[in-house]
Amino acid sequence: MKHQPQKIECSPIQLELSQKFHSCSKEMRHMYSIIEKVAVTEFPVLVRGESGSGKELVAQAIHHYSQRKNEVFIAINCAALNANILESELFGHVKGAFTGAIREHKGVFERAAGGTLFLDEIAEIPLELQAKLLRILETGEFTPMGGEKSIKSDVRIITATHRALREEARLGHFRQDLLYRLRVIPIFIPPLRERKQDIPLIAEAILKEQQDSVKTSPRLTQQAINVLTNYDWPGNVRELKNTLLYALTMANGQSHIDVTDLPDEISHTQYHSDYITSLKQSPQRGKLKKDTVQKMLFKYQYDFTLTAQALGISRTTLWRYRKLFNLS
Ligand SMILES: Nc1ncnc2c1ncn2[C@@H]1O[C@H](COP(=O)(O)OP(=O)(O)OP(=O)(O)O)[C@@H](O)[C@H]1O
Repeated sequence: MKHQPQKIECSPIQLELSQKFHSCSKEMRHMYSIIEKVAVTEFPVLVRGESGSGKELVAQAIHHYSQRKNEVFIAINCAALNANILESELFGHVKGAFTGAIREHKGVFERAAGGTLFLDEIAEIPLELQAKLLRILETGEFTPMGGEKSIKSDVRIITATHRALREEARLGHFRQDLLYRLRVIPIFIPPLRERKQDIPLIAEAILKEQQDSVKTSPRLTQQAINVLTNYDWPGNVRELKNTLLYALTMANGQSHIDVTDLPDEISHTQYHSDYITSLKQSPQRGKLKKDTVQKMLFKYQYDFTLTAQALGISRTTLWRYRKLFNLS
């Protein structure tokens, strides 16, 4: 089934953003208008959204539409590095700053000069580094580890977190003064489960992206789309992407991706159980196709009890299907 984006009134930049994020939903359109307005300013932006919801894509989009677009964009995940390494990565160090600092190292605040610095998972930054970050925001200067001279910083800072930073500040985990400096322009990305209408378009776009590497471009069946739309996606678009890569592999060059190609935890959703119930209630409507029975047998490694359960039929009926389709 082809999903056409709805026609909406928006600026050329917002239209481009809707193509980048594969969404024209109301929630996302609001976000595009903020991105467009904030891109031309130098104000610090704080992006909030669950893991995998597209925070880095938002930061890249802001950079892309800013006057810094021809300069560097550097992304750092503050949760991935321990305090010492993070400090050196952010602010750099001079030779001999600590044991093992055998040569000078430039931090991202220096390397990103003229461009944009995206600090992901900012809530995870230790309190002592928060003080250094605050200094940059207040004075536009920083000092590398072990150094004496201040360096002028010319970076645009975009930060992101999946946490409620106000709550972190209330609990004393995050400096209140830094919070206000960073969230001059807050941007919220709604989780995928709150914009389920976006799922078919995003899924189609992800499959298209893979076209070259898998040399086929299978379409999702309506049933597979219904299952994807019914699932809540705690890992957001990243989880959807991984699910589709799994499904592409399972579909193994076929022209369609069906429910049976999806991972169990996704396919065993309410929709699937509704589908099974409808099969049970109306057996003639629920005539199974050879392909479906074959895939389920393969999926459950020829465990007939599990396969029959998953298909919502008895073991005897499964046996009849195997005979009918010649599936040994
Ligand atoms: N609207 C979208 N359309 C297509 N792909 C998307 C969309 N949003 C996110 N993605 C893809 O999903 C993956 C996760 O996105 P991204 O890294 O921007 O999320 P994040 O919120 O920064 O995640 P984390 O907080 O875990 O770092 C990336 O591969 C990205 O390209």
